[in-house]
Amino acid sequence: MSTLARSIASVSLNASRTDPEGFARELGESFERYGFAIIADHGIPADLIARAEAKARAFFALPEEVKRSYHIAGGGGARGYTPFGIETAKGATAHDLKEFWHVGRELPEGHRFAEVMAPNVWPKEVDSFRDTFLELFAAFDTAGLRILEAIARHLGLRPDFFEDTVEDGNSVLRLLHYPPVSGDAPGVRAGAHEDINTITLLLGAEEAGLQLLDRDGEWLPVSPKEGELVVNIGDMLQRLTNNVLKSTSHRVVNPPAERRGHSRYSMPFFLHFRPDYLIETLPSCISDERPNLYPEPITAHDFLLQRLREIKLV
Ligand SMILES: O=C(O)CCC(=O)C(=O)O
Ligand SMILES: [Fe+2]
Repeated sequence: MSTLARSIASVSLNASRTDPEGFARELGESFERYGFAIIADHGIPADLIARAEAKARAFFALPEEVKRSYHIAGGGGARGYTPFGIETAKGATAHDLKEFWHVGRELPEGHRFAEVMAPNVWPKEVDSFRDTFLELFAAFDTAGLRILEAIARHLGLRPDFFEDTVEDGNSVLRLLHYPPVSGDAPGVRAGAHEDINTITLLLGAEEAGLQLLDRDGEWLPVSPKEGELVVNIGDMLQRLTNNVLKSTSHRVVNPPAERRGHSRYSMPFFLHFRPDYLIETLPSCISDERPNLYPEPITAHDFLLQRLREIKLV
């Protein structure tokens, strides 16, 4: 089959209201086949996305020394700004060609997770940055819960199974900027990796470059249409489901010559379990043919720390 014929069909999140079982089946099939799905009407308003993109562009256009003043040394990139040249895919030698900003969940003072979920920082140079990204964070949270509900149905669990597992979870909204790429740049925009978290919701991947590693070993382009949401399974959900849902390797390759002069901006929302959630293989995902690959349960927070060390963020 040609690469083009094998592109991922997009599914409609509105259908999850009228036909929850049918939607769960379609979404589940896409996740089992690719580890990825593309969602058309995800409920995140187009004008909010446009505002957020404009704020991200404005921030990355600031002078280098201003951006660097929001880099929290030793903070593992969890909040604020991470400069170009730091994050390196697991096992890769060349660093990624990107800079990014992280927004975390706002917690009330004295919250039981405050020790492991750092407070946000906000750039004072960009107007309404905080309001815009807290609004987008909330919209991602809502869409994420609806997607998790469908995943629960697909797995034969109670539709609300994931609600408690992600409540006050350590989710992170990442604003990414991949600057223009020179012809002789070593490395790629983002080296092959798997996401650490539960599921990832990605906006702004219309500028070409995102690819997933298909099960036949071929790299397949992930090409959402304008405004569509890309969703993929992360390692934590892969572990919980004993690899029934696969966390698929993906990367962002450098653009063809005619697009090299352009930046690429994208906004992944890494939806996480709450830090004290114990990831323990679902009994329904264990059978004689599929023995438990992860007999040791681990909390979401310990799992995150293990993985951040591997990508040189802590
Ligand atoms: O920029 C993209 O399209 C994907 C980014 C990504 O995979 C990541 O940051 O984990
Ligand atoms: Fe990723």
